[in-house]
Amino acid sequence: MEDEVVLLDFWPSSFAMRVKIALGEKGIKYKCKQEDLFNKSPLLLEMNPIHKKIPVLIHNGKPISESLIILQYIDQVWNHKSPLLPSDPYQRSQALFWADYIDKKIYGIGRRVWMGKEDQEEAKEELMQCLKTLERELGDKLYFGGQNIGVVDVALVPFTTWFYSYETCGNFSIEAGCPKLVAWAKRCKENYRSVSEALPHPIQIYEYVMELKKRLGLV
Ligand SMILES: N[C@@H](CCC(=O)N[C@@H](CSO)C(=O)NCC(=O)O)C(=O)O
Repeated sequence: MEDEVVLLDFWPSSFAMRVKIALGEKGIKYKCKQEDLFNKSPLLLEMNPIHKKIPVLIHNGKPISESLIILQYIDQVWNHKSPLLPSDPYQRSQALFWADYIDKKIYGIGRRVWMGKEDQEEAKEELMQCLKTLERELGDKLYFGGQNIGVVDVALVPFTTWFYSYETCGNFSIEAGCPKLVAWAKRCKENYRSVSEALPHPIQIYEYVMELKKRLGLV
């Protein structure tokens, strides 16, 4: 019996984009169901009753939540190609450290940048510090995973579709401070169809952000 794979999605979500990249790398066919986060479906509430968040991967009726956990699940279940995590335990621990660092930092700080409240300047500073730390970790490697993309690349590259929104809302340039990181993002998109197909255009994200700011009464 063929696997039934469903992704509960919200197209601007960097967390959901991670799962799309992983499924693309593994060549897995799946159905995408868009969620309205202001009016969550009974399926989402049933499949992720604890966090009630997307993404949720539903594999043959069984739900997996939390994007980094979903990535590890995908890597283990479809282990025939394109490994995302190193098999060496220490290398794996280091990759998961950086994926966790990205989770702890980028989304929350980036939100403070595009919302443009009184802490925006501080948030811009923090964002640049985090991106510079990641740029140092990348060093002279092609990808965080070395010669090919790995879990850290998959965890971070979706957020680069939000860079234009951060820069425009915050009136600053990420490329000026992190040229190597911007070049890495371009490399990921140019060399991996799984990445270019999973990431919306930055202008689409910006239009969504402006709609959301209106809805939140921020403009
Ligand atoms: N740690 C989780 C975060 C998912 C998340 O925040 N999902 C958001 C959409 S993306 O901004 C979400 O579902 N929000 C709905 C809500 O907060 O009610 C993961 O990695 O999967």
